[in-house]
Amino acid sequence: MILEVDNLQSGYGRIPILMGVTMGVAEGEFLGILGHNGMGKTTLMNTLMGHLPTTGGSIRFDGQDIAQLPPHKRSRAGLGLVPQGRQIFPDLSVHENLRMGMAGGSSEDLDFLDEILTLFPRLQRLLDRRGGALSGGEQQLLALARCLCGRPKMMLLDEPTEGIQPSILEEIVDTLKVLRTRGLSLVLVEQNLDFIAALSDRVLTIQKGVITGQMAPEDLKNPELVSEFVGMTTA
Ligand SMILES: Nc1ncnc2c1ncn2[C@@H]1O[C@H](COP(=O)(O)OP(=O)(O)OP(=O)(O)O)[C@@H](O)[C@H]1O
Repeated sequence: MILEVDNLQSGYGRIPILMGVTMGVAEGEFLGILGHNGMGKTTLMNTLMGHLPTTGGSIRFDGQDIAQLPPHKRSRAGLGLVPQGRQIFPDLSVHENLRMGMAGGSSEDLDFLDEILTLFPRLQRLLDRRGGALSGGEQQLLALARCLCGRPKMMLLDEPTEGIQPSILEEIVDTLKVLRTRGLSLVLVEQNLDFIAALSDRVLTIQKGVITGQMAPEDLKNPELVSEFVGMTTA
């Protein structure tokens, strides 16, 4: 297991949101977590990355206890977050946004950036464009590429489909599938059933800050099963 989360708790001030999340991710696995709005998906991602403090339980990543480490140390350990809403720098160019994701500006780093860009032909054509002038889908591709600049072993991907056209969604699915063949591990939180089914090896469901079940991706076609675990019938 590259990630082992045991009885994880966190929240905002005194408001508890994660009520004891337990889950594991194998090296190279793509794990999907399906849940409705407000069920704790973003809270889980931000707690795993260290943007929210862990108030109980443990997080082991790549053999190390990271639950009390600050975000930059988790990032150095190989964890990368692509946040909900993308958080692109709107006034910086695509190229500058990508440089912000790199540890430094050495020639080795720039070669690595070129290597990453081979996976994102659409971004190659937009390198000089302002981040804020990109479409939602293009911004999502940029956020993925920027995360990869930090050389993560595992990517945490928070609701990438939000506000994105279907044509770019397919491109994102294809890009992530290539990354899987290169050994990346992924935790994807989503409410889009098709997207999560297309990418996940295994799907957990989350309701009110607890994991309520586990489903195979093909089970997501069964509305009754989805409704039972997630409390919703449509994406
Ligand atoms: N900064 C905050 N302060 C207080 N409560 C918050 C804060 N952010 C989120 N919450 C609450 O925490 C709960 C979980 O929110 P979270 O954003 O993790 O859900 P989510 O599953 O990611 O849903 P969404 O898709 O709407 O982001 C919700 O009840 C939400 O209102």
